[in-house]
Amino acid sequence: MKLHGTMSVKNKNLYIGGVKCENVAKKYETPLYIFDEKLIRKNCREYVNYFKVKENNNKVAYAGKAFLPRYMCQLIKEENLYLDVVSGGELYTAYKSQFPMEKILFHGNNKTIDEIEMGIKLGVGIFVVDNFYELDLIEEICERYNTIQDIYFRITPSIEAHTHEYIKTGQIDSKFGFALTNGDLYEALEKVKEYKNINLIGLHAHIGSQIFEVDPYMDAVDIMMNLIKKIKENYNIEIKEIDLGGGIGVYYTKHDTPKTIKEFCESIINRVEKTCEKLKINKPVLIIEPGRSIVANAGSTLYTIGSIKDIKDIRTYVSVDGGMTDNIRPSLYQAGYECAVINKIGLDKINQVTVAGKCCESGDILITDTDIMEIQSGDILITTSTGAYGYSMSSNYNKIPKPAVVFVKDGKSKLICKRQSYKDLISLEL
Ligand SMILES: Cc1ncc(COP(=O)(O)O)c(C=O)c1O
Ligand SMILES: N[C@@H](CCCC[NH3+])C(=O)O
Repeated sequence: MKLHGTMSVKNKNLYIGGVKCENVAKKYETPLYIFDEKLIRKNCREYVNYFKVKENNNKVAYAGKAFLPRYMCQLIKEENLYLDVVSGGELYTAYKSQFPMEKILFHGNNKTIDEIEMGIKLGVGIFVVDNFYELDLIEEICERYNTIQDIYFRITPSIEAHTHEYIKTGQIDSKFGFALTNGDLYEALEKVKEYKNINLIGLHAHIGSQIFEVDPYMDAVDIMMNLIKKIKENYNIEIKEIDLGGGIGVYYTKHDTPKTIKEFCESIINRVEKTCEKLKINKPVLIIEPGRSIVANAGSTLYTIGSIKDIKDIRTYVSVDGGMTDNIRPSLYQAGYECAVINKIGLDKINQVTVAGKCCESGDILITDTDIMEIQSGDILITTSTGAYGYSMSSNYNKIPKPAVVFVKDGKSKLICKRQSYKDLISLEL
């Protein structure tokens, strides 16, 4: 198991943020999400530094869908990032965390009338407009509130990135954005020229998630830069900002070979500079929206091992007290994870097991066929790199309460989300 961030091992015991995992598990019980605050802040700072936020006024917007308790909003604010929200719920969370509304980018392919109204009333910085329906609604609602809204257009750049089918978004057959190939974007540009309450300042493209290559981003840069030139020439609209979305891949298992944040940022910035020179256009402000690459490796999940079922010559199932309710990614995307027993780190991996969840689904498998040290019921198992799209995609299937979330730093732990109780589970029922 790869050690991320501040993880360290003393006498076979795993520590994160200077805190012994065994003690955290005892104090808060399992299943439990545990986050390395230093690593999250380090990732934020690397983005701010290598994406030239200070020198070039570029912007890094954390994609809240990856993990967005109020504590994260505050952290993101402290680290001077913008925030990408994708629903009224995420916007509300940011608002209740005193996150500056002008630093919000509001995404979504089907924002409801209520969500659009909420965003306009709260004064969000940018609406990333996805379609004609939304464009018309924003104009109408802004007129009612006598205000002007800055927007980007989300475009579908027809780029196929190599990632799981479910998390590709840049290809032409996509529910997101205005297509370039069928003229939709040009029709939207005609509309926006007529509209009095909309100020188009940027273009956005997001090609997918968990992407390791930089080439599709280079293609996206080229497409966007050429569009800036074309839009200026044909519509006399100055596109000042270009948002390249998120999607930067991370390490989950030894099969993953991600680029560093530095490599990614530098490739994008260099390409933009070269393309601008070639096309003789002004350098736009650049935005990126990393989610996974800020929080994935900083989060882990602690589980208690219960039943161990050995089917001779076939498989050993090791069941834990969580599963697809706290980590849907293996069932949804066949995502891989690493694991270990937190007080036996470094011991020889003598068994091959399959780690199963406790849900009433055969597909509730967290890790298939992983090598592991000697285990027994009652051991605490850690799965690493569960920080992105773990808690945020968690559910109450089988009426299983959501785990608590703890942040650790400098030898201290802090509870940031309480564990759900059985009472919470029925609290909305009449
Ligand atoms: C528009 C947009 N921006 C940013 C992200 C964040 O992506 P990731 O978590 O892969 O960095 C996503 C999710 O894929 C997205 O849809
Ligand atoms: N939720 C997905 C990624 C989709 C990101 C949002 N566009 C994952 O866990 O990998």
